[in-house]
Amino acid sequence: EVYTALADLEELLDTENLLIDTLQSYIKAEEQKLHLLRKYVDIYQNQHNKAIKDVNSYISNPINAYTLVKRLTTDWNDVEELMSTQVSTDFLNNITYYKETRLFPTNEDLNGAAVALTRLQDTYKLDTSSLARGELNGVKYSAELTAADCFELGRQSYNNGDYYHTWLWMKEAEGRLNKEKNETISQSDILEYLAFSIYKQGDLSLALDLTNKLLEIMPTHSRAMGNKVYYEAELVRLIETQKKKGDDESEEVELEQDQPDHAYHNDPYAREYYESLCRGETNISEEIASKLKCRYLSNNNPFLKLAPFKVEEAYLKPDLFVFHDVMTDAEIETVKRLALPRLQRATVQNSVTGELEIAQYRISKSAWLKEEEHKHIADISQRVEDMTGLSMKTAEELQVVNYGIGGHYEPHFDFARRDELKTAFKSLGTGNRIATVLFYMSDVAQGGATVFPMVGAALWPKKGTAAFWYNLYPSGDGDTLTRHAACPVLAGSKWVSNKWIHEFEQEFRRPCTLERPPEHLTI
Ligand SMILES: O=C(O)CCC(=O)C(=O)O
Ligand SMILES: [Fe+2]
Repeated sequence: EVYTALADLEELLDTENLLIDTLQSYIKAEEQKLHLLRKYVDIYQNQHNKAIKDVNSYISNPINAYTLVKRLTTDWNDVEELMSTQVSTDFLNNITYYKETRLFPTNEDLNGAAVALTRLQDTYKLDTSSLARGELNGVKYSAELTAADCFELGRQSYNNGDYYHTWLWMKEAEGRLNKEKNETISQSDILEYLAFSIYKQGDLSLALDLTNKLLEIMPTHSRAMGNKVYYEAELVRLIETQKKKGDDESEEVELEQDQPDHAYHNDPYAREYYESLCRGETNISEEIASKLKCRYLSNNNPFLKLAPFKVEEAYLKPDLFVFHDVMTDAEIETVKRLALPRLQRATVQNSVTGELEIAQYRISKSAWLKEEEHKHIADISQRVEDMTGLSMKTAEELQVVNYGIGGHYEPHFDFARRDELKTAFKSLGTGNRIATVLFYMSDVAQGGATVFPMVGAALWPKKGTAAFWYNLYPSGDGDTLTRHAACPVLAGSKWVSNKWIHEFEQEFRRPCTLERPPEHLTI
């Protein structure tokens, strides 16, 4: 599929260009054919007009008699032949060839791109109308969506069983349709989806109203007729059960306790909290912020004394560091160039089977680069060693990641939990992932933060910087507070690369101690 990385989407524009050229040529060929047929019909019409002016004198002339017969035999055969030539065949063959040899999106891509849009809509609280106007958080990026575009988004949501977004997008389609001079979709199609999605959300009477509206436009719409009967019967049943219930417990009024709006702020596992971090709404506490420092780091390395690293503390417990200017533009270009042809849909490890599989909660494409491939890759590895003081002997290769539309990676740990350790990293034989260095290789126009919901920290991508943290306690226990996520990319192409450092070989660099996490945080 192509929607999972922006880098692949670029190639779709080349595909589209070929299709446009083919369609232009096909139209020209059809026009030539029609032009020729028009010539024939003009000649026929001309001759015919002459003939019927004086039928007798026309056919009594042997030359006319001959040409009449000829027109209706050989000449007419030519016309028929021309009419039956399939101008489109060659062009369709070309298109089939492109489909086999070029990058082409599939229905899965269409669905993925639609789901991505609805994910962005939810995470960043974007209202449907602004999105349809091509606006993201008040910035106008693209052309407006037509009623048919909105309808398709609704239809995709419907196919995914997501009736909430079906309703939103079908309402938008209806609104857009009312303003369209050249209507791109029919109102009856929209009404059918509106009725069904609101029924699924439990509003029977509105579903019935909408179905009646549909039947006003199309009185013989058979599905609508069937649904009307069903909704009416359901409504009667509902009213009766409510009446019965009302008689039974007339005095008992149950008040549902509303969850206060801010409840999720106390719950680091709540999706709403994660999303608020992605929106940049929640900040770390003043108390912690006041303790964070910036400093120059040389790790006692004489070379680094001249050009020490600029390190910023982004959080304490767990320590999150941001290193500035640790990847050059030239290195970034090399990394992207080498990775581009090898990008594959990122996988996640199934914690039960240990198998790698694709998942909706991780949408990106990635590739692995070896130090031997290019001096720049080896330089990056050496730099990670200098930055962290940890050995690269057991580190994984550089993982390069590109995110697509709405691309994200939901909250996860980089280390393997105790029960996963049996399968994860086993083949590497280098122990668990002790630390992560995450290089940001692009700025991201909107969205795409790396957030840590357990502690409320958010890191915003900046080209050339890198985040660093320990995933494990010195005892080897995983640090649950390092749970983190890549927020959906709202605008722009996000490139990062991961260097995962492993436990073995670090014995003298980060000696193992008895410091263990508090009991409630061990996993
Ligand atoms: O892209 C990011 O911001 C984080 C990526 C990440 O956490 C990962 O690849 O494990
Ligand atoms: Fe991660």
